[in-house]
Amino acid sequence: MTEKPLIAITMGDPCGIGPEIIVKALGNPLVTTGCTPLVVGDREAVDRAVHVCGSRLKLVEIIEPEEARHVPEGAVALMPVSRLPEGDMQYGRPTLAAGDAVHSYICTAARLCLAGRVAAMVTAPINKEAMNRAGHVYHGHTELLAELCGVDDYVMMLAGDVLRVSLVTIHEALRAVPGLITRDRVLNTIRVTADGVRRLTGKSTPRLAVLALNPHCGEGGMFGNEEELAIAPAIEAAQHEGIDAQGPLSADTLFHFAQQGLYDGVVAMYHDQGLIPLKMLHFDDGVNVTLGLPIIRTSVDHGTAYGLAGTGTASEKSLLAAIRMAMGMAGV
Ligand SMILES: NC(=O)c1ccc[n+]([C@@H]2O[C@H](COP(=O)([O-])OP(=O)(O)OC[C@H]3O[C@@H](n4cnc5c(N)ncnc54)[C@H](O)[C@@H]3O)[C@@H](O)[C@H]2O)c1
Ligand SMILES: N[C@H](C(=O)O)[C@H](O)COP(=O)(O)O
Repeated sequence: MTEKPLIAITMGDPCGIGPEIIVKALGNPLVTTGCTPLVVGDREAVDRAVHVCGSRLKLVEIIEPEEARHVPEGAVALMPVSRLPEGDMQYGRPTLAAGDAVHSYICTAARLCLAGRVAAMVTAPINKEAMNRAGHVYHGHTELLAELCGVDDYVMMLAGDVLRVSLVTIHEALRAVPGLITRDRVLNTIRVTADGVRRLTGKSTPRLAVLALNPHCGEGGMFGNEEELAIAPAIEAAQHEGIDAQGPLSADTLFHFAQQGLYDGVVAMYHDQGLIPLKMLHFDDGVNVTLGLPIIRTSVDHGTAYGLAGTGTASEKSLLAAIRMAMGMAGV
């Protein structure tokens, strides 16, 4: 019998809902029948979440990831990467030490993936500001993981079973976006998206919609010319490479058609253009997947939800979907 894949789950911000959604998700037998999970985080934070959620989850501390395969039936392995005092784990109040710890969970899991010691990593939400204040200057997991993996051509995609949306620009001030819409950046996003969607759907030539940046595709230059200068030339180049990319298409109407299943993926120009429709449809089951990495990384589609931290009420559904996608990508 083949062994179940080892999947590292990073705990995310100890002051947010990460530990609680992990505890709830790991109580679901679908997870433990499909993989051997391994939580990378802080024992005290997860113990507190077990209590808050009224869970009966048993944790076993391990040092080497392979030990996760040998924890007793019904228990889950935890690799303690930090031991934060209570003062650094207050709900909604991340400290520098918490921001630093979060960075170490991500780096530990990524290195285990790169060394082939775990099959995939799934990440719980972090507070990007807290990680940055602690001196780890990254816009989010995505950029940190790209650097750890030595990759330049990476793409953030959020995916549900109806819509899959990837982003040409990710966490950028809206005023900076137009300057970042270049032919090369759009072409690269289309290429990486086509590969990623191929892998996720099994379709050899997935159909991609590429959005315009400006209202009504710029209206012949009246409302902007990024379509003419960058987006259309990138689509043309992608088509020459055999990629089925259509566009530029007006973002205001495209999602109406995309949600009917006309496209396997949508390439959006900026964060909220793509993620508002995605989260409207898929907040519960959406997964954030980083395409273009040599490792498998999936994540929840939501943040630290400080208002819910400590209540045990946050939904674990997106985390379950992220674990399921990681298992699928790892071949389960
Ligand atoms: N993957 C990640 O690490 C990730 C993703 C998104 C946001 N963030 C970070 O999270 C922080 C807060 O961001 P935000 O307020 O924009 O988004 P958020 O997702 O934390 O919260 C938005 C709304 O959704 C609700 N919500 C979020 N997760 C939920 C869940 N599992 N169950 C039920 N309701 C849930 C919250 O209560 C809130 O009303 C920021 O620092 C942001 O950078 C991290
Ligand atoms: N843009 C993502 C979302 O809205 O869910 C997110 O903030 C996560 O980013 P990283 O995966 O890079 O941390």
